[in-house]
Amino acid sequence: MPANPICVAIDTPDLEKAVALAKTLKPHVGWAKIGMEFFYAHGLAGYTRVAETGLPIFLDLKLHDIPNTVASAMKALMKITPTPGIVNLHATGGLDMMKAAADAVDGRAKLIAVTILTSLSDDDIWAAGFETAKNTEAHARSLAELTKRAGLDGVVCSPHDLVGIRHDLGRDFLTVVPGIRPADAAVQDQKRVATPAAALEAGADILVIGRAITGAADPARAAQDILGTLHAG
Ligand SMILES: O=c1ccn([C@@H]2O[C@H](COP(=O)(O)O)[C@@H](O)[C@H]2O)c(=O)[nH]1
Repeated sequence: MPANPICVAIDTPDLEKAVALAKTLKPHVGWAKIGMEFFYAHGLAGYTRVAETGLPIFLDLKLHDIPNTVASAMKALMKITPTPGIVNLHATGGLDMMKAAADAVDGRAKLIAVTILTSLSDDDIWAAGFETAKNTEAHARSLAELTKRAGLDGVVCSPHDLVGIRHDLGRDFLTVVPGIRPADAAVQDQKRVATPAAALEAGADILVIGRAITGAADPARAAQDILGTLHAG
């Protein structure tokens, strides 16, 4: 696991921009995250271009389907070279789906589950049919517990959910945390967020940071500035 906890989310449909960002940011971040926006535009060829920069890759495709389909998709992802360091799915796909995926990955990458998206508030999840006796944090804790029971390595969760998840599942359970907003962040479009230092303090292993770095005039400087706030604490 890289010592630098920053995972830069390379969310762009522009192939050359993605490769340039990965090259520029390689000395300043621990991971690059490739998500749907880039992968649906450029597929495996695009993935390979970014991964060949040597940055460890979190391939964030958030699979969610029946166990057989997700397991087959994971088997296909495990044939990609270089192999992604982390792959994921949605915990709401259920215990059997997560177990089937874990069998398919078979330890070749860290497999983690998205609990409750950082863009969602309590009202949002209740409107979507989640049990109203439980808030986002309680649902995230239940889903994290299910994830561990299925044999996965960890979760994607909001910084708001970290303390409870750490309390329930211990220090060895991997927590990958988006919804990270430096104090002066220009973009404020997510609902359950924290600063990089606060998320790390609450127990995050990996901080997923997108536009606060990639949208900056000088992305390398932005990443360095964020790292500075972590070491200062
Ligand atoms: O709950 C989640 C799960 C994934 N994400 C992803 O993280 C990045 C965040 O980008 P920012 O620009 O820092 O908002 C993005 O790729 C999301 O798809 C998330 O934000 N929340």
